[in-house]
Amino acid sequence: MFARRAIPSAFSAATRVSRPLAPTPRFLTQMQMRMLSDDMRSAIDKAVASAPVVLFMKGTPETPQCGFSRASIQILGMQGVDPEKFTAFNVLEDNELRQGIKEYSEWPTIPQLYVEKEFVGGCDILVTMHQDGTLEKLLAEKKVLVPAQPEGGETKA
Ligand SMILES: N[C@@H](CCC(=O)N[C@@H](CS)C(=O)NCC(=O)O)C(=O)O
Ligand code: FES
Repeated sequence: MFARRAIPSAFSAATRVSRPLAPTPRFLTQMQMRMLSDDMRSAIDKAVASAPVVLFMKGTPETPQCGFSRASIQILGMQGVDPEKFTAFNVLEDNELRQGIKEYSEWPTIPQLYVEKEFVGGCDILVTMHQDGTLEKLLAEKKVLVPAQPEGGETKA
């Protein structure tokens, strides 16, 4: 399992924009109807690029708050993802992120996994990829797994 590490809080108050009260729908322009603000899009761009493996989840890796997020963390742990190459964002701490990431990824649910800034999928996809070997292949190709120990342990001098 992942070692305890700070969960970045990129979505601080500084990244949020205050919005005026929403107008009634018939007066909304196409621009206004877009839910994902430019500020949030660029905050998510940064989050996605903040580590080679990024999971948007409910709760933290140490204390997931939903079974789907827990299962995703367990899969990444079983795969041997290097904690140094992993970061998680807790969407329960920021409702704007929780909604924004869905629009950003065009994926309606949490968790969401990104590898090297590419959206991989949610929990069901991770389970399938874990079972059919494609997740291991992807993570190995991207060099995000803990390096294998040489067989036989340390050699004598
Ligand atoms: N089938 C989904 C399961 C995840 C899911 O259904 N997530 C729900 C419940 S945790 C969700 O994110 N709903 C929207 C929300 O809570 O904002 C997957 O493969 O990831
Ligand atoms: S929080 Fe209820 S299913 Fe995820």
